[in-house]
Amino acid sequence: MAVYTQVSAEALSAFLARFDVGALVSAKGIAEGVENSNYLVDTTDARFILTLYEKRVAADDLPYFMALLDHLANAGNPVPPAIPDRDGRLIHELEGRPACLIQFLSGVSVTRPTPTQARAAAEAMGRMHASLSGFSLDRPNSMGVETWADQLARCGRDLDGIEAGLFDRLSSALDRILSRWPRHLATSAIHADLFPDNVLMLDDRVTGLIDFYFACTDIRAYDVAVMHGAWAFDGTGRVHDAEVGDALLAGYQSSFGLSDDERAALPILAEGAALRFLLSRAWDWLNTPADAMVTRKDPLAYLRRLDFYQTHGATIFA
Ligand SMILES: Nc1ncnc2c1ncn2[C@@H]1O[C@H](COP(=O)(O)OP(=O)(O)O)[C@@H](O)[C@H]1O
Ligand SMILES: N[C@@H](CCOP(=O)(O)O)C(=O)O
Repeated sequence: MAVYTQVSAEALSAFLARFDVGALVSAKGIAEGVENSNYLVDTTDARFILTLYEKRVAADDLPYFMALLDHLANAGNPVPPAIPDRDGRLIHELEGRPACLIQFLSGVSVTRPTPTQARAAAEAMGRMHASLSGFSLDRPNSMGVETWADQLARCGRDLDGIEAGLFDRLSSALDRILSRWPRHLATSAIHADLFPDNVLMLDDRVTGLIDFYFACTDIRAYDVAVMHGAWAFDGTGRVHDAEVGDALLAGYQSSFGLSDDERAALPILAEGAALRFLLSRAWDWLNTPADAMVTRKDPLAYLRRLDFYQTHGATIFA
């Protein structure tokens, strides 16, 4: 579940009164998601998403995220911008939390993407990257390559409680990745977490790209690598779906494209992306009680991807 902060009907009505959005009809907590509290809000005028930002999203980063969404929406991408209040303000406070009222987008996220859906989603990422060439704000990647050594150290030998020998395996993987990291590649604003649950679709059409709260400036092709790891495997990371992976690369190629250098770097970028999600999941695994309201995501599903990319990366991205 992802409703950490309860919002009273009185507080929500008073909040909505700052906007030209009609009066409150209903509000329901949304179970999906892990980072923030989200509500589906219906008013007499329309439907909205109300997001209250919890501890993982720094309030200081919100202007960057909102500017990015605004830029992308203005360029015609299916992303949900924040709704301004009557004074033009996008970022508010509600129940003691930073909060935004966000445009509702229709569609559902797919759990087992088909090649056609993967292609459409990657095309949408390519169009998003094309739109971002003129976006000038910067946000360092708070989960980027420069942070992985610290993330590994803070998990430490507790990792061996998840799987015997895991700390040493990840230390070697990190050394390998750091020594090959393609720092020369083009950077841009990227989504950095475009998993299937962050893409809304109706049949084979992309209706929404959401959850930009890891967006940052980083190697642009790293976004493709993150997407590959998230889309082209089953949930356990045991089964690689080459058709989905190929469709994804073809989709991105058709709307934006990879240079020869970017394509050649995909194996190591994919290893890095696998390590990034492995580390964050491992930290959560070690620090979230098993009976917490939030479902812990399996870190080993990303160890399997890391192993796969080390062995087969050069072949599948050739
Ligand atoms: N703009 C939106 N339009 C429609 N549904 C949305 C929108 N934003 C979020 N949602 C719904 O809320 C869920 C959680 O949102 P998300 O941003 O992924 O949360 P979290 O940041 O907590 O992971 C999504 O899976 C989706 O169902
Ligand atoms: N995609 C990450 C976790 C981030 O969760 P999100 O709901 O904000 O996308 C993972 O699967 O480890």
